[in-house]
Amino acid sequence: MNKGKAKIEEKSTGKQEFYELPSSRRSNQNQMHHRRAYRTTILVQLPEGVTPFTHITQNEFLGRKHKKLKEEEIAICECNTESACGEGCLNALTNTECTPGYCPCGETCINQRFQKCEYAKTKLFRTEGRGWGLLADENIKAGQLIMEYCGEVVSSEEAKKRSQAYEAHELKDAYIISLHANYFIDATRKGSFARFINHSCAPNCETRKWVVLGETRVGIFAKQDISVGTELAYNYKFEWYGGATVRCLCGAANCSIFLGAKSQGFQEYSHVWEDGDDRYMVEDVPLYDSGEDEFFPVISGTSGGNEHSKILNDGERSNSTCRNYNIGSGSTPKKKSQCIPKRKVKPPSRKKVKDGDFAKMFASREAQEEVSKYKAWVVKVVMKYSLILGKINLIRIKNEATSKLNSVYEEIRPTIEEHGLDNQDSVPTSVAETWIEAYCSKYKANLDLSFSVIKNVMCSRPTTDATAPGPPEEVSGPQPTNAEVKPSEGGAE
Ligand SMILES: C[S@@+](CC[C@H](N)C(=O)[O-])C[C@H]1O[C@@H](n2cnc3c(N)ncnc32)[C@H](O)[C@@H]1O
Repeated sequence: MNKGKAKIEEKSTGKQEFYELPSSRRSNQNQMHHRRAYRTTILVQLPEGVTPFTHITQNEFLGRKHKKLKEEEIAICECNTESACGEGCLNALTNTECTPGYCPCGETCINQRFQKCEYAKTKLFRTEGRGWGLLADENIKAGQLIMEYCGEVVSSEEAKKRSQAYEAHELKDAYIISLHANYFIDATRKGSFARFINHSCAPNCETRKWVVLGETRVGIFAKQDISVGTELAYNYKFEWYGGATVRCLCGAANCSIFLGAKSQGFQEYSHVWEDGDDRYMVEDVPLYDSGEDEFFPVISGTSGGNEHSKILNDGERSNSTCRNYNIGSGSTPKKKSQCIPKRKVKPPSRKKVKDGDFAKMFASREAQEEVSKYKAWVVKVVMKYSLILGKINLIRIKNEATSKLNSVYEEIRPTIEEHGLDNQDSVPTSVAETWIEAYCSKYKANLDLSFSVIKNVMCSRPTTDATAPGPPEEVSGPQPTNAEVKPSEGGAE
Protein backbone atom coordinates (compact mmCIF):
# COMPACT_ATOMS: atom_id res chain seq x y z
CA MET A 1 0.00 0.00 0.00
CA ASN A 2 1.23 3.43 -0.86
CA LYS A 3 1.72 4.58 2.68
CA GLY A 4 4.30 6.68 4.35
CA LYS A 5 6.14 9.54 2.86
CA ALA A 6 5.60 9.77 -0.87
CA LYS A 7 8.27 12.11 -2.07
CA ILE A 8 7.63 14.41 -4.96
CA GLU A 9 10.49 14.60 -7.36
CA GLU A 10 11.40 18.16 -8.06
CA LYS A 11 12.61 19.36 -11.42
CA SER A 12 13.16 22.89 -12.51
CA THR A 13 12.60 23.86 -16.10
CA GLY A 14 13.34 27.52 -16.42
CA LYS A 15 10.43 29.73 -15.50
CA GLN A 16 7.95 27.04 -14.58
CA GLU A 17 8.70 24.53 -11.91
CA PHE A 18 7.39 20.98 -12.12
CA TYR A 19 6.82 18.44 -9.40
CA GLU A 20 6.16 14.83 -10.15
CA LEU A 21 3.27 13.36 -8.23
CA PRO A 22 3.22 9.99 -6.57
CA SER A 23 1.11 7.85 -8.87
CA SER A 24 -0.96 5.32 -7.02
CA ARG A 25 -2.18 3.57 -10.13
CA ARG A 26 -1.25 0.02 -10.91
CA SER A 27 -0.01 -0.33 -7.38
CA ASN A 28 -0.52 -3.40 -5.24
CA GLN A 29 -3.74 -2.00 -3.96
CA ASN A 30 -5.25 -2.72 -7.37
CA GLN A 31 -5.50 -6.31 -6.46
CA MET A 32 -7.11 -5.64 -3.12
CA HIS A 33 -10.65 -6.61 -2.52
CA HIS A 34 -12.92 -3.59 -2.54
CA ARG A 35 -13.85 -3.81 1.12
CA ARG A 36 -10.24 -3.35 2.06
CA ALA A 37 -9.46 -0.98 -0.75
CA TYR A 38 -10.20 2.20 1.19
CA ARG A 39 -6.90 3.89 1.33
CA THR A 40 -5.69 6.03 4.14
CA THR A 41 -3.93 9.33 4.04
CA ILE A 42 -0.72 9.51 2.07
CA LEU A 43 1.94 11.82 3.37
CA VAL A 44 3.19 13.89 0.50
CA GLN A 45 6.08 16.24 0.63
CA LEU A 46 4.78 19.36 -1.02
CA PRO A 47 6.92 21.81 -2.90
CA GLU A 48 7.67 25.05 -1.16
CA GLY A 49 4.89 27.56 -1.51
CA VAL A 50 2.03 25.09 -1.63
CA THR A 51 -0.37 25.61 1.22
CA PRO A 52 -0.24 22.37 3.21
CA PHE A 53 -3.19 20.00 2.94
CA THR A 54 -3.78 16.37 3.75
CA HIS A 55 -3.53 14.14 0.71
CA ILE A 56 -6.33 11.59 0.57
CA THR A 57 -7.28 9.18 -2.19
CA GLN A 58 -10.78 8.42 -0.99
CA ASN A 59 -13.59 10.79 -0.02
CA GLU A 60 -14.10 11.26 3.68
CA PHE A 61 -17.65 11.65 4.91
CA LEU A 62 -18.46 14.01 7.69
CA GLY A 63 -20.59 12.29 10.28
CA ARG A 64 -21.07 8.97 8.49
CA LYS A 65 -19.19 5.96 7.17
CA HIS A 66 -18.92 4.70 3.61
CA LYS A 67 -22.03 2.93 2.43
CA LYS A 68 -22.02 -0.85 2.54
CA LEU A 69 -23.92 -2.14 -0.43
CA LYS A 70 -26.52 -4.78 0.24
CA GLU A 71 -26.32 -7.73 -2.10
CA GLU A 72 -29.62 -6.84 -3.76
CA GLU A 73 -28.38 -3.32 -4.47
CA ILE A 74 -25.38 -4.44 -6.47
CA ALA A 75 -25.70 -3.78 -10.19
CA ILE A 76 -24.48 -6.78 -12.15
CA CYS A 77 -23.75 -6.41 -15.84
CA GLU A 78 -24.13 -9.07 -18.52
CA CYS A 79 -20.60 -8.99 -19.89
CA ASN A 80 -18.20 -11.88 -20.27
CA THR A 81 -14.46 -12.16 -19.92
CA GLU A 82 -14.05 -11.52 -23.63
CA SER A 83 -15.62 -8.06 -23.57
CA ALA A 84 -14.24 -7.49 -20.04
CA CYS A 85 -16.78 -4.72 -19.37
CA GLY A 86 -15.54 -2.63 -22.25
CA GLU A 87 -17.93 -1.24 -24.81
CA GLY A 88 -21.57 -2.08 -24.16
CA CYS A 89 -21.19 -2.89 -20.45
CA LEU A 90 -24.53 -1.96 -18.89
CA ASN A 91 -22.82 -0.71 -15.75
CA ALA A 92 -20.27 1.41 -17.62
CA LEU A 93 -23.01 2.83 -19.82
CA THR A 94 -24.80 4.09 -16.72
CA ASN A 95 -21.63 5.48 -15.10
CA THR A 96 -21.59 2.71 -12.51
CA GLU A 97 -18.49 0.73 -11.64
CA CYS A 98 -18.68 -3.03 -11.38
CA THR A 99 -18.44 -4.55 -7.92
CA PRO A 100 -15.49 -6.87 -7.42
CA GLY A 101 -16.64 -10.36 -6.63
CA TYR A 102 -19.93 -9.82 -8.44
CA CYS A 103 -18.83 -8.90 -11.96
CA PRO A 104 -19.10 -11.83 -14.41
CA CYS A 105 -15.74 -10.78 -15.86
CA GLY A 106 -13.92 -11.32 -12.59
CA GLU A 107 -10.33 -10.12 -12.63
CA THR A 108 -10.52 -9.07 -16.27
CA CYS A 109 -13.14 -6.38 -15.60
CA ILE A 110 -11.87 -2.99 -16.72
CA ASN A 111 -14.81 -1.09 -15.26
CA GLN A 112 -13.26 -0.43 -11.84
CA ARG A 113 -11.09 2.56 -12.61
CA PHE A 114 -11.93 4.60 -9.52
CA GLN A 115 -11.55 1.62 -7.23
CA LYS A 116 -8.21 0.70 -8.74
CA CYS A 117 -7.01 4.32 -8.89
CA GLU A 118 -6.24 4.00 -12.57
CA TYR A 119 -5.08 7.54 -12.85
CA ALA A 120 -3.05 9.33 -15.50
CA LYS A 121 0.44 10.52 -14.64
CA THR A 122 0.39 14.19 -13.75
CA LYS A 123 2.71 16.90 -12.51
CA LEU A 124 2.18 19.85 -10.24
CA PHE A 125 3.49 23.07 -11.66
CA ARG A 126 3.46 26.74 -10.90
CA THR A 127 1.34 28.73 -13.34
CA GLU A 128 1.68 32.37 -14.08
CA GLY A 129 -1.07 34.18 -12.25
CA ARG A 130 -3.28 31.24 -11.32
CA GLY A 131 -1.32 29.67 -8.50
CA TRP A 132 -0.50 25.98 -8.88
CA GLY A 133 -1.82 23.83 -11.69
CA LEU A 134 -1.60 20.25 -12.90
CA LEU A 135 -0.25 19.09 -16.22
CA ALA A 136 -0.23 15.81 -18.12
CA ASP A 137 2.96 13.85 -17.51
CA GLU A 138 2.12 11.35 -20.25
CA ASN A 139 -0.08 11.34 -23.32
CA ILE A 140 -3.69 10.98 -22.24
CA LYS A 141 -6.48 9.53 -24.38
CA ALA A 142 -9.91 11.13 -24.75
CA GLY A 143 -12.31 9.64 -22.21
CA GLN A 144 -9.52 8.49 -19.88
CA LEU A 145 -10.02 8.97 -16.14
CA ILE A 146 -7.32 11.37 -15.07
CA MET A 147 -7.95 11.41 -11.36
CA GLU A 148 -10.70 11.39 -8.78
CA TYR A 149 -11.59 14.70 -7.13
CA CYS A 150 -11.42 13.65 -3.49
CA GLY A 151 -12.09 15.65 -0.40
CA GLU A 152 -14.37 15.85 2.59
CA VAL A 153 -18.01 15.24 1.73
CA VAL A 154 -20.14 17.80 3.55
CA SER A 155 -23.75 18.97 3.52
CA SER A 156 -24.68 22.22 1.81
CA GLU A 157 -25.08 23.99 5.16
CA GLU A 158 -21.62 22.89 6.24
CA ALA A 159 -20.15 23.78 2.84
CA LYS A 160 -21.63 27.26 3.01
CA LYS A 161 -20.33 27.73 6.54
CA ARG A 162 -16.89 26.60 5.49
CA SER A 163 -16.85 28.74 2.38
CA GLN A 164 -17.63 31.80 4.47
CA ALA A 165 -15.00 30.85 7.03
CA TYR A 166 -12.36 30.38 4.31
CA GLU A 167 -13.27 33.79 2.94
CA ALA A 168 -12.98 35.31 6.38
CA HIS A 169 -9.59 33.63 6.77
CA GLU A 170 -8.52 35.16 3.50
CA LEU A 171 -7.94 31.88 1.69
CA LYS A 172 -7.16 32.73 -1.86
CA ASP A 173 -8.12 29.52 -3.62
CA ALA A 174 -11.48 27.80 -3.33
CA TYR A 175 -11.75 24.02 -3.55
CA ILE A 176 -15.43 23.24 -2.98
CA ILE A 177 -17.31 21.50 -5.77
CA SER A 178 -20.78 20.01 -5.88
CA LEU A 179 -21.19 16.26 -5.50
CA HIS A 180 -24.89 15.58 -5.74
CA ALA A 181 -28.17 16.95 -4.41
CA ASN A 182 -27.19 18.80 -1.27
CA TYR A 183 -23.70 17.45 -0.85
CA PHE A 184 -20.35 18.97 -1.67
CA ILE A 185 -16.73 17.92 -1.80
CA ASP A 186 -14.44 20.22 0.08
CA ALA A 187 -10.80 19.63 -0.87
CA THR A 188 -9.46 22.63 1.03
CA ARG A 189 -7.99 20.80 4.01
CA LYS A 190 -8.05 17.24 2.71
CA GLY A 191 -8.07 16.25 -0.92
CA SER A 192 -6.47 14.61 -3.91
CA PHE A 193 -4.24 16.40 -6.39
CA ALA A 194 -7.29 17.06 -8.57
CA ARG A 195 -7.74 20.09 -6.28
CA PHE A 196 -4.93 21.74 -8.24
CA ILE A 197 -6.65 21.54 -11.60
CA ASN A 198 -7.47 25.05 -12.74
CA HIS A 199 -10.46 26.35 -14.65
CA SER A 200 -10.53 27.02 -18.37
CA CYS A 201 -13.35 28.29 -20.56
CA ALA A 202 -11.89 26.08 -23.34
CA PRO A 203 -11.12 23.02 -21.25
CA ASN A 204 -9.46 19.75 -22.20
CA CYS A 205 -11.03 17.91 -19.25
CA GLU A 206 -14.44 17.59 -17.69
CA THR A 207 -15.94 16.29 -14.46
CA ARG A 208 -18.12 13.19 -14.55
CA LYS A 209 -20.03 11.60 -11.75
CA TRP A 210 -19.80 7.86 -11.25
CA VAL A 211 -21.45 5.55 -8.80
CA VAL A 212 -18.83 3.39 -7.14
CA LEU A 213 -19.92 0.79 -4.60
CA GLY A 214 -23.08 2.78 -3.98
CA GLU A 215 -21.40 6.17 -3.50
CA THR A 216 -21.28 8.98 -6.04
CA ARG A 217 -17.75 10.03 -6.88
CA VAL A 218 -16.41 12.79 -9.13
CA GLY A 219 -13.73 12.07 -11.69
CA ILE A 220 -11.76 14.38 -13.91
CA PHE A 221 -11.87 12.89 -17.41
CA ALA A 222 -10.05 13.87 -20.60
CA LYS A 223 -12.44 15.48 -23.09
CA GLN A 224 -9.92 15.00 -25.87
CA ASP A 225 -6.49 13.49 -26.46
CA ILE A 226 -4.06 15.47 -24.32
CA SER A 227 -0.39 15.44 -25.02
CA VAL A 228 2.30 15.25 -22.38
CA GLY A 229 3.19 18.64 -20.91
CA THR A 230 -0.23 20.20 -21.47
CA GLU A 231 -1.99 21.87 -18.56
CA LEU A 232 -5.13 20.07 -17.46
CA ALA A 233 -8.22 22.22 -16.98
CA TYR A 234 -11.96 21.81 -16.73
CA ASN A 235 -14.77 24.31 -16.83
CA TYR A 236 -15.85 25.06 -13.28
CA LYS A 237 -19.26 26.28 -14.42
CA PHE A 238 -21.90 24.40 -12.45
CA GLU A 239 -19.49 22.48 -10.28
CA TRP A 240 -17.38 24.96 -8.44
CA TYR A 241 -18.50 26.83 -5.37
CA GLY A 242 -15.93 29.53 -5.15
CA GLY A 243 -15.84 32.42 -2.78
CA ALA A 244 -15.64 35.86 -4.24
CA THR A 245 -16.13 36.47 -7.92
CA VAL A 246 -12.78 35.69 -9.48
CA ARG A 247 -11.62 37.15 -12.74
CA CYS A 248 -10.76 34.30 -15.10
CA LEU A 249 -7.26 34.24 -16.50
CA CYS A 250 -7.59 31.17 -18.69
CA GLY A 251 -6.83 33.20 -21.79
CA ALA A 252 -9.36 31.37 -23.98
CA ALA A 253 -10.90 33.31 -26.82
CA ASN A 254 -14.37 32.48 -25.51
CA CYS A 255 -13.49 33.32 -21.90
CA SER A 256 -16.59 33.99 -19.80
CA ILE A 257 -14.66 36.55 -17.71
CA PHE A 258 -15.42 35.08 -14.30
CA LEU A 259 -14.66 31.69 -12.80
CA GLY A 260 -17.58 29.36 -12.37
CA ALA A 261 -19.72 31.97 -14.02
CA LYS A 262 -22.76 29.73 -13.90
CA SER A 263 -22.24 28.16 -10.53
CA GLN A 264 -24.52 29.13 -7.69
CA GLY A 265 -21.71 30.13 -5.38
CA PHE A 266 -22.24 30.43 -1.68
CA GLN A 267 -21.47 34.12 -1.62
CA GLU A 268 -24.47 36.08 -2.72
CA TYR A 269 -22.36 38.49 -4.75
CA SER A 270 -21.07 35.70 -6.95
CA HIS A 271 -24.36 35.65 -8.84
CA VAL A 272 -23.03 37.41 -11.84
CA TRP A 273 -23.07 36.47 -15.47
CA GLU A 274 -25.84 33.97 -15.13
CA ASP A 275 -27.94 33.09 -18.13
CA GLY A 276 -30.93 35.08 -17.22
CA ASP A 277 -32.49 38.41 -17.76
CA ASP A 278 -31.03 40.74 -15.24
CA ARG A 279 -28.27 38.92 -13.47
CA TYR A 280 -25.69 40.82 -15.48
CA MET A 281 -25.93 43.81 -13.19
CA VAL A 282 -22.54 45.46 -13.01
CA GLU A 283 -23.37 46.63 -9.48
CA ASP A 284 -23.45 43.04 -8.30
CA VAL A 285 -19.79 42.53 -9.05
CA PRO A 286 -17.92 43.05 -5.81
CA LEU A 287 -15.61 45.98 -5.91
CA TYR A 288 -12.91 46.67 -3.43
CA ASP A 289 -11.83 49.80 -1.77
CA SER A 290 -8.67 50.84 -3.57
CA GLY A 291 -7.24 52.25 -0.38
CA GLU A 292 -6.95 48.78 1.08
CA ASP A 293 -4.98 47.34 -1.80
CA GLU A 294 -3.00 50.28 -3.09
CA PHE A 295 -3.04 49.42 -6.71
CA PHE A 296 -3.52 51.20 -9.93
CA PRO A 297 -6.44 49.85 -11.88
CA VAL A 298 -5.91 48.31 -15.26
CA ILE A 299 -8.05 50.25 -17.66
CA SER A 300 -6.66 48.86 -20.84
CA GLY A 301 -9.66 47.05 -22.23
CA THR A 302 -10.90 43.57 -21.47
CA SER A 303 -8.32 40.87 -21.55
CA GLY A 304 -8.20 38.40 -24.36
CA GLY A 305 -5.53 35.91 -25.27
CA ASN A 306 -2.88 35.75 -22.64
CA GLU A 307 -3.08 39.30 -21.51
CA HIS A 308 -2.64 38.30 -17.92
CA SER A 309 0.87 37.18 -18.64
CA LYS A 310 1.66 40.67 -19.79
CA ILE A 311 0.46 42.38 -16.67
CA LEU A 312 1.80 39.93 -14.14
CA ASN A 313 5.31 39.65 -12.95
CA ASP A 314 6.78 36.16 -12.93
CA GLY A 315 5.35 34.09 -10.17
CA GLU A 316 2.95 36.81 -9.16
CA ARG A 317 -0.62 35.91 -8.59
CA SER A 318 -3.55 37.82 -9.88
CA ASN A 319 -6.28 38.30 -7.35
CA SER A 320 -9.88 39.20 -7.65
CA THR A 321 -9.19 42.68 -6.37
CA CYS A 322 -7.71 43.84 -9.61
CA ARG A 323 -9.70 41.61 -11.85
CA ASN A 324 -12.85 43.59 -11.50
CA TYR A 325 -11.35 46.82 -12.70
CA ASN A 326 -10.56 45.61 -16.18
CA ILE A 327 -13.11 47.82 -17.82
CA GLY A 328 -13.26 50.67 -20.29
CA SER A 329 -10.46 51.91 -22.42
CA GLY A 330 -7.41 53.85 -21.43
CA SER A 331 -3.83 53.56 -20.46
CA THR A 332 -1.92 50.58 -19.14
CA PRO A 333 -1.19 50.34 -15.44
CA LYS A 334 1.48 52.67 -14.16
CA LYS A 335 3.21 50.11 -12.00
CA LYS A 336 2.88 46.40 -12.57
CA SER A 337 3.63 45.45 -9.02
CA GLN A 338 1.13 47.90 -7.67
CA CYS A 339 -1.61 46.69 -9.91
CA ILE A 340 -1.41 43.11 -8.79
CA PRO A 341 0.08 42.65 -5.38
CA LYS A 342 2.35 39.64 -5.06
CA ARG A 343 0.33 36.68 -3.74
CA LYS A 344 -1.67 39.22 -1.81
CA VAL A 345 -4.60 37.82 0.07
CA LYS A 346 -8.03 39.29 -0.13
CA PRO A 347 -8.62 42.10 2.31
CA PRO A 348 -10.50 40.79 5.34
CA SER A 349 -13.29 43.31 5.21
CA ARG A 350 -14.28 43.68 1.64
CA LYS A 351 -16.25 46.82 1.21
CA LYS A 352 -18.63 47.21 -1.62
CA VAL A 353 -17.79 50.50 -3.22
CA LYS A 354 -20.75 52.70 -3.93
CA ASP A 355 -21.27 53.74 -7.50
CA GLY A 356 -20.66 57.36 -6.74
CA ASP A 357 -17.20 56.56 -5.41
CA PHE A 358 -16.25 54.28 -8.22
CA ALA A 359 -14.56 56.80 -10.46
CA LYS A 360 -12.67 58.21 -7.48
CA MET A 361 -10.78 54.98 -7.15
CA PHE A 362 -8.86 55.66 -10.32
CA ALA A 363 -5.56 57.37 -9.90
CA SER A 364 -5.57 60.06 -12.55
CA ARG A 365 -8.23 62.64 -13.05
CA GLU A 366 -8.29 61.82 -16.72
CA ALA A 367 -9.10 58.22 -15.95
CA GLN A 368 -11.76 59.27 -13.45
CA GLU A 369 -13.49 61.38 -16.07
CA GLU A 370 -13.25 58.65 -18.62
CA VAL A 371 -14.70 56.09 -16.25
CA SER A 372 -17.58 58.39 -15.27
CA LYS A 373 -18.38 59.01 -18.88
CA TYR A 374 -18.35 55.41 -19.95
CA LYS A 375 -19.72 53.77 -16.84
CA ALA A 376 -23.35 54.39 -17.69
CA TRP A 377 -22.69 53.23 -21.20
CA VAL A 378 -21.09 50.01 -20.00
CA VAL A 379 -23.95 49.32 -17.59
CA LYS A 380 -26.52 49.90 -20.30
CA VAL A 381 -24.73 47.81 -22.90
CA VAL A 382 -24.24 44.94 -20.49
CA MET A 383 -27.88 45.05 -19.42
CA LYS A 384 -29.20 45.25 -22.94
CA TYR A 385 -26.91 42.52 -24.09
CA SER A 386 -27.98 40.28 -21.24
CA LEU A 387 -31.65 40.94 -21.99
CA ILE A 388 -31.13 40.08 -25.63
CA LEU A 389 -29.19 36.94 -24.73
CA GLY A 390 -31.86 35.96 -22.23
CA LYS A 391 -34.57 36.43 -24.82
CA ILE A 392 -32.72 34.42 -27.45
CA ASN A 393 -32.33 31.64 -24.92
CA LEU A 394 -36.04 31.72 -24.05
CA ILE A 395 -37.01 31.63 -27.72
CA ARG A 396 -34.77 28.63 -28.18
CA ILE A 397 -36.35 26.90 -25.16
CA LYS A 398 -39.82 27.71 -26.49
CA ASN A 399 -38.99 26.31 -29.93
CA GLU A 400 -37.53 23.17 -28.40
CA ALA A 401 -40.63 22.70 -26.21
CA THR A 402 -42.91 23.18 -29.24
CA SER A 403 -41.06 20.65 -31.35
CA LYS A 404 -40.96 18.20 -28.41
CA LEU A 405 -44.73 18.57 -28.06
CA ASN A 406 -45.18 18.00 -31.78
CA SER A 407 -43.01 14.92 -31.78
CA VAL A 408 -44.76 13.53 -28.68
CA TYR A 409 -48.05 14.10 -30.46
CA GLU A 410 -46.78 12.23 -33.51
CA GLU A 411 -45.79 9.36 -31.24
CA ILE A 412 -49.12 9.09 -29.48
CA ARG A 413 -51.29 9.93 -32.48
CA PRO A 414 -51.83 6.27 -33.44
CA THR A 415 -53.04 5.50 -29.89
CA ILE A 416 -55.34 8.52 -29.83
CA GLU A 417 -56.68 7.87 -33.31
CA GLU A 418 -57.23 4.25 -32.49
CA HIS A 419 -59.28 5.00 -29.40
CA GLY A 420 -60.81 8.30 -30.40
CA LEU A 421 -59.99 11.66 -28.85
CA ASP A 422 -62.68 11.45 -26.18
CA ASN A 423 -61.70 8.04 -24.99
CA GLN A 424 -58.70 9.14 -22.98
CA ASP A 425 -59.04 6.29 -20.52
CA SER A 426 -57.57 3.99 -23.12
CA VAL A 427 -54.34 6.00 -23.40
CA PRO A 428 -51.62 4.32 -21.34
CA THR A 429 -50.53 6.35 -18.28
CA SER A 430 -46.95 6.67 -19.51
CA VAL A 431 -48.14 8.19 -22.80
CA ALA A 432 -50.48 10.56 -20.96
CA GLU A 433 -47.66 11.61 -18.62
CA THR A 434 -45.28 12.30 -21.51
CA TRP A 435 -47.97 14.33 -23.21
CA ILE A 436 -48.80 16.37 -20.11
CA GLU A 437 -45.13 17.00 -19.44
CA ALA A 438 -44.47 18.22 -22.99
CA TYR A 439 -47.64 20.32 -22.89
CA CYS A 440 -46.67 21.99 -19.60
CA SER A 441 -43.09 22.60 -20.81
CA LYS A 442 -44.38 24.35 -23.88
CA TYR A 443 -46.72 26.59 -21.89
CA LYS A 444 -44.08 27.35 -19.31
CA ALA A 445 -41.67 28.33 -22.10
CA ASN A 446 -44.36 30.58 -23.62
CA LEU A 447 -44.99 32.25 -20.29
CA ASP A 448 -41.29 32.74 -19.58
CA LEU A 449 -40.81 34.36 -22.95
CA SER A 450 -43.81 36.67 -22.56
CA PHE A 451 -42.62 37.64 -19.09
CA SER A 452 -39.18 38.42 -20.40
CA VAL A 453 -40.61 40.57 -23.22
CA ILE A 454 -42.66 42.58 -20.70
CA LYS A 455 -39.61 43.00 -18.47
CA ASN A 456 -37.50 44.02 -21.44
CA VAL A 457 -40.02 46.66 -22.47
CA MET A 458 -40.17 47.99 -18.92
CA CYS A 459 -36.40 48.11 -18.60
CA SER A 460 -35.73 49.82 -21.87
CA ARG A 461 -38.56 52.38 -21.75
CA PRO A 462 -36.68 55.22 -20.02
CA THR A 463 -33.72 55.04 -22.38
CA THR A 464 -35.67 54.95 -25.61
CA ASP A 465 -37.60 58.02 -24.63
CA ALA A 466 -35.60 60.98 -25.97
CA THR A 467 -37.28 63.34 -23.54
CA ALA A 468 -36.41 61.29 -20.48
CA PRO A 469 -34.45 63.27 -17.93
CA GLY A 470 -31.54 60.85 -17.64
CA PRO A 471 -30.40 57.27 -17.71
CA PRO A 472 -32.30 54.62 -15.74
CA GLU A 473 -32.12 54.40 -11.99
CA GLU A 474 -29.36 51.84 -11.79
CA VAL A 475 -26.85 54.32 -13.12
CA SER A 476 -25.88 56.52 -10.22
CA GLY A 477 -22.88 58.70 -9.59
CA PRO A 478 -21.77 61.14 -12.25
CA GLN A 479 -24.38 60.90 -14.97
CA PRO A 480 -23.83 61.18 -18.70
CA THR A 481 -26.32 63.09 -20.77
CA ASN A 482 -28.80 61.33 -23.03
CA ALA A 483 -26.75 62.37 -26.00
CA GLU A 484 -23.75 60.56 -24.57
CA VAL A 485 -25.72 57.41 -23.96
CA LYS A 486 -27.40 57.28 -27.34
CA PRO A 487 -24.60 56.15 -29.69
CA SER A 488 -23.80 53.14 -27.55
CA GLU A 489 -27.38 51.94 -27.78
CA GLY A 490 -27.06 51.64 -31.51
CA GLY A 491 -23.73 49.89 -31.13
CA ALA A 492 -25.07 47.34 -28.71
CA GLU A 493 -27.97 46.35 -30.85
C1 LIG B 1 -9.50 24.43 -7.26
S1 LIG B 1 -8.31 25.67 -7.06
C2 LIG B 1 -7.14 25.34 -8.35
C3 LIG B 1 -5.71 25.26 -7.81
C4 LIG B 1 -5.11 26.57 -7.42
N1 LIG B 1 -4.57 27.23 -8.60
C5 LIG B 1 -4.04 26.42 -6.36
O1 LIG B 1 -2.97 27.03 -6.48
O2 LIG B 1 -4.26 25.73 -5.39
C6 LIG B 1 -9.25 27.04 -7.64
C7 LIG B 1 -8.55 28.36 -7.49
O3 LIG B 1 -7.52 28.50 -8.47
C8 LIG B 1 -7.54 29.80 -9.05
N2 LIG B 1 -7.89 29.64 -10.47
C9 LIG B 1 -8.24 28.49 -11.08
N3 LIG B 1 -8.46 28.69 -12.39
C10 LIG B 1 -8.27 30.00 -12.62
C11 LIG B 1 -8.37 30.82 -13.77
N4 LIG B 1 -8.73 30.35 -14.95
N5 LIG B 1 -8.13 32.15 -13.63
C12 LIG B 1 -7.78 32.66 -12.42
N6 LIG B 1 -7.66 31.94 -11.30
C13 LIG B 1 -7.89 30.62 -11.38
C14 LIG B 1 -8.59 30.59 -8.28
O4 LIG B 1 -7.95 31.30 -7.26
C15 LIG B 1 -9.49 29.52 -7.69
O5 LIG B 1 -10.05 29.91 -6.46
